[in-house]
Parts: sequence; C-alpha cells; structure tokens
Amino acid sequence: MEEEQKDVEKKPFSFFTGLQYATTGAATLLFLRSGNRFLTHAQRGKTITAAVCCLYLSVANEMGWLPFNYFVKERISIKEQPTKSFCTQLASPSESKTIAEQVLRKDCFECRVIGTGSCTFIGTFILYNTWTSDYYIKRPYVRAALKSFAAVAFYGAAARWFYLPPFTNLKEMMIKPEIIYVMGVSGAGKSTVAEHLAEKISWTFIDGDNFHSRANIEKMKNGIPLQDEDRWPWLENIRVHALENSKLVIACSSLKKKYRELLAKDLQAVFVFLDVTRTELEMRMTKRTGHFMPCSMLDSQLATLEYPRADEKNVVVVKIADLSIDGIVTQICRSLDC
Ligand SMILES: Nc1ncnc2c1ncn2[C@@H]1O[C@H](COP(=O)(O)OP(=O)(O)OP(=O)(O)O)[C@@H](O)[C@H]1O
Ligand SMILES: O=C(O)[C@H](O)[C@@H](O)[C@H](O)[C@H](O)CO
Repeated sequence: MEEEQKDVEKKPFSFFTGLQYATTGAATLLFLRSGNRFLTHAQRGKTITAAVCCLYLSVANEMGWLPFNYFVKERISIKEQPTKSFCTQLASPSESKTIAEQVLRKDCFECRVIGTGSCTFIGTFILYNTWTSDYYIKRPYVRAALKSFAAVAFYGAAARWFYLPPFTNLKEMMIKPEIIYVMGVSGAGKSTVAEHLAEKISWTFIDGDNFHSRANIEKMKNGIPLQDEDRWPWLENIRVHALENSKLVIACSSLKKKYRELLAKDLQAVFVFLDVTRTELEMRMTKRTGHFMPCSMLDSQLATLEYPRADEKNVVVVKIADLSIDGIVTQICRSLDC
C-alpha cells in the first residue's frame, strides 16, 4: 500500500490533469476574448457560453461530475482521501476497498441532474449554433455534420438519466445494501459497533449470538470451538431472518469465506470486518465480564478466521487501532456511504 501511495505521488501529471489545465486556460482566454469590443452581441454570447462550458469541464474534472463521474471507483477513493486530487486518483487508483465499491456505491442525484442537464445544454447549444444561415460555416453539409453531434449530446442526456449505455453500470452500483453484517473474531467489538452503527443509521441491531442453539453456547462456554456442522444451522437461521427483514445491522463472526457466502446469498448484504490485533483482543476479553465466551477461545477463533481478500467484493475492512467506537462508526459510514 505504501508502495502504491508513493506511485500515486510520483504521477501528479496525467491526461486528466492536462485536460484540467487546458480547460481552465481555455476558459480564461475565452472570458478575456469576450471583452473584445469588436465582437457582435451574438459572438460575445457564444464566446461566453464556450468559456462557461470549459469552466464546467475543469470543475467537473476535479469534482468527479459528469462526464467524469463515470469513474465512480475513483470518486470513492477521493472521498476516502480528500487530500488527493481526482486527477491523481485517476492516474493511479489506490488500493481498492473492494466491498463497498461494488455493493454500496450509489449514483449521486446531483450528478444525474448535472449530467442530464449539461448534455441537454450541449445539444441545444450545437443546434442553436448550427441552425442559422448566417453561421460562419457556410457549407451546408459541414453544418449538417456538426448538427448531428447534437443527437449524440441528446442521447447522452437520456442515457445518463435512464442508465442506458454507457451509464448502465451506474445503476448496478446504486444497489444499496439491505443488510450489514459486522464481522470478526470474538472480542472484536461486533456487538458494540453494530449497535452503535444501527442507532446512527436508524436500522435495527441484531445480535447473531441470539440465534445459537443451546448446544452451541454450551460448547463455547466450555471452551470447545464450534465446527462447520455446528455453525451451518446457526448461520442459516441468521440468513433466514435477514431475508425476512431489511435494514438490519447484524453482529455475526462470519469467520470463513463460505460462511460469508451463505450469509449474503440472495441478499443485498455487505460485511464490515473489524480487524483488531491479538493483543487488543486478549485485553478486551480478559476485561469483559458476564459473557459466555472464554478468552481461551481466542486462538481457535483467529485460526478459523479467513481474512477477507480482495476478491470478496462485499467486505469492508476497518482497522481498529486506537479508534473510538464513534470513530469506527464514522469510518464505516464513510466507507458505506450510509
Ligand atoms: N473500539 C473499542 N475500543 C475499546 N473497547 C472496545 C471497543 N469495541 C468494543 N470494546 C469492548 O470490547 C469488548 C468486546 O466487545 P463486543 O462484546 O462488542 O465484541 P464482540 O465481537 O461482539 O464479541 P463476541 O463475539 O464475543 O460477542 C467489550 O467489553 C467492549 O466494551
Ligand atoms: O465460532 C464462532 O463463529 C464464534 O463462536 C461466534 O460464532 C460467536 O457467536 C461469538 O463470537 C461468541 O461471542
């Protein structure tokens, strides 16, 4: 990751940076030119309009608005690292926070309005400028060719609004999770964080431990690690509950990839993995009172845990080091855009 960061720093100049300089420069020149006293009203109007278009492109490039909001992944990276410019992100997208990116991205309504509005404006502008016979391009076929560009812009407007190609993937990205699983080994803070998160986003908190059979609880109490066959019915019960409800934040260890696959089956679910060091876990479990899970289970919990990898697109990893509960919840909300 550090290597990647360095790479990002090394590449401050990209096509998009160039575009930004060019459009800013063009806007400035056009604005200056619009002050020329020899211009007719019509010419001045067109020059100013062109200047505004260039200015818009420059700002849109920086902010990730249309046509640049197509790169939603990069927009998300910017949100997470607000100090890095959009162009830099685009030049070398940093580490992907896989999970949220695929499941949680949502289209921004303002982007949709701006996108559709600006395409409509561009189409209208082209038509307006190529329609009149005193247009400085006299050859009718050149005018007709230019005029046809308006169709592209108008299609762009409709496509942006209705998620037609090339904007189809934006719609897929809009799928919002209905279920958030807060996962991790015992003592990671699942119940605590899930409860606070649920409160913050006004969803319902569910403690996965409540779905364990008596036999499972007895086993854990006695320091006997659960096996797959103990966990399957437990996980299936949780999943059924999730299927029958929505807007749930569920604390559930979800230690193995295959468990996560089951828990997410037929659901719009995302996992938030609380990544806590062993030392911290041990300290918490030793301090904790009134819980059935003994500290002696920590090793087996860590041995069973399959750390979510990049191919698990629906997992967000939160490194807990020194974060307060509120800090963790804020970080989760930022990653999940919730
Ligand atoms: N960010 C945090 N900083 C410090 N202490 C925390 C933090 N989060 C949770 N704790 C404490 O750690 C202990 C374990 O938290 P919690 O019971 O929420 O973990 P859990 O993952 O749900 O555990 P289990 O799976 O065993 O039920 C609790 O005593 C809780 O108060
Ligand atoms: O092995 C497991 O999957 C764990 O035992 C969890 O299921 C427990 O519910 C919880 O972590 C106990 O506090």
